Amino acid sequence: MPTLGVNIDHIATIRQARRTVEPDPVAAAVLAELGGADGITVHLREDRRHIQDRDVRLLRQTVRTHLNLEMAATDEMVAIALDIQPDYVTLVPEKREEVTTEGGLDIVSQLDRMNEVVDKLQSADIPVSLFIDAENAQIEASVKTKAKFIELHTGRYAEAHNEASRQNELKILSQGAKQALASGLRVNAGHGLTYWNVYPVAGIPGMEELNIGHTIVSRAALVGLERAVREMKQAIHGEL
Ligand SMILES: CC(=O)[C@@H](O)[C@H](O)COP(=O)(O)O
Ligand SMILES: NCC(=O)COP(=O)(O)O
Repeated sequence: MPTLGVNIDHIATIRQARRTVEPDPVAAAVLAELGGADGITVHLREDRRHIQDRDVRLLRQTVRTHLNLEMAATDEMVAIALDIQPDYVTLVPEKREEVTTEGGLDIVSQLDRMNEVVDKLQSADIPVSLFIDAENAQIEASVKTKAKFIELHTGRYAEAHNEASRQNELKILSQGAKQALASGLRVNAGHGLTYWNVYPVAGIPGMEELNIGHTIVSRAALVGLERAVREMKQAIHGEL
């Protein structure tokens, strides 16, 4: 079964709603780890709408599992990653006006830039994951970059309106994972996964880590973060 990377961005969203100091994502990471998180994920957006630079710096010192830094492939973010040295970086697409990450990175159309960024980070011993849709061409291009991982965007699966289209999206994810693994990539997945839809994705052969945030923070608001993380581990194992 895949490991669980807990995305704590939306702990910071609550804090930034008032531009205050609570709740602190650093404390949230400790509680997530006590609940069984295998890793902590944060997305340092260019507009700093939730996670702040200070959070990433402190998390680098306090996270006891591993720290996955999601970021756009910009020079500013590359410099921050090289300075902070997260355990791995996930390159994601970003639009200022979006509510959340819409779709995967287009590696095919930006291959030269992706090659450059992956090379810079991996030369500094920071493994790179590329957040992409499960499409043949994107997977083939990801292999060319020599990134160690891809993260399959599960948004379309999560948003499927009926069982037939959900099954179809699951098949696309499974085929993508199979193609990527056969090409030597390691495979993670995430976005929009919930307690109710995670189990089939967790069952995709070779799936290594699931990055899950919004649903865990939502449940945590009601039952506490440690319990919410513990229950997500149970959901991944089909025990909830
Ligand atoms: C790339 C990704 O899927 C995560 O960063 C997730 O979207 C949570 O952050 P946002 O809500 O800011 O998109
Ligand atoms: N990369 C996906 C992620 O980190 C969490 O996304 P979500 O569960 O908040 O939709």
